[in-house]
Amino acid sequence: MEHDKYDHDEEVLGYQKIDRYDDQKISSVATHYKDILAQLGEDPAREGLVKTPERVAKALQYLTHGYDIQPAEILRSAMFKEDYSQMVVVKDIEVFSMCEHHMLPFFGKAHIAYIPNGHIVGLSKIPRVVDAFARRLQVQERLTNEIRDCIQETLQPSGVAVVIECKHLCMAMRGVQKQNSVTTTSAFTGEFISNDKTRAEFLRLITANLH
Ligand SMILES: Nc1nc2c(ncn2[C@@H]2O[C@H](COP(=O)(O)OP(=O)(O)OP(=O)(O)O)[C@@H](O)[C@H]2O)c(=O)[nH]1
Ligand SMILES: [Zn+2]
Repeated sequence: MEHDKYDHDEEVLGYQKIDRYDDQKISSVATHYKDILAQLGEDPAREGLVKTPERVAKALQYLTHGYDIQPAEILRSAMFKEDYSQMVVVKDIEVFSMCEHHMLPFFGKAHIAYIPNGHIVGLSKIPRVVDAFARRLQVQERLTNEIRDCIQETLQPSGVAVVIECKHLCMAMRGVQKQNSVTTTSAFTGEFISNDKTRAEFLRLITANLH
């Protein structure tokens, strides 16, 4: 039903027609990048750089296209009534985002669980929700909470658990220059807060090597 309307754009942009690729915005952002190249001491007219400002503009538009997606709509498009009330875990979901402080990438994995309360959701929609929030300027803590809140408010399960582990390039290739540090954030609702055993089972499942 709702799916059909969006299929055309889904592959690149997910669930909503967007206007971020409009030529005027691309050329405006590109003009700024041409200036930046010159400020950096480069020659924006040299062969390898001629198309770079436009490439960067397009790349940035892609890397922030999450602003144009309504994550709750993604979940709503594939919610099914089902009498299943055990924990559902989707783990090792790749995350690529950009820190809002330096606009440098942070990347790693998200592990997400929910306990259905009358409805299940199409499995692919969970990584899609992760992408919708990750493809924005973020801090890892907010990314974690936004994913939790979206699933809780939309699907209204008995509990949601989100754990994200990422490396931040702003900490690796500049600044404090720690190459191997990983940041872990977590956010829980419902049974994952009130029931220690449920939370422990989730943590065991995401660390277990089951496959
Ligand atoms: N809490 C949090 N901090 C982040 C995240 N991404 C980057 N940061 C931090 O944001 C902080 C910004 O601090 P500032 O002191 O204003 O920036 P800075 O001078 O570039 O700091 P350094 O990275 O320490 O050189 C840094 O400590 C970063 O490590 C994130 O997702 N969550
Ligand atoms: Zn940063």
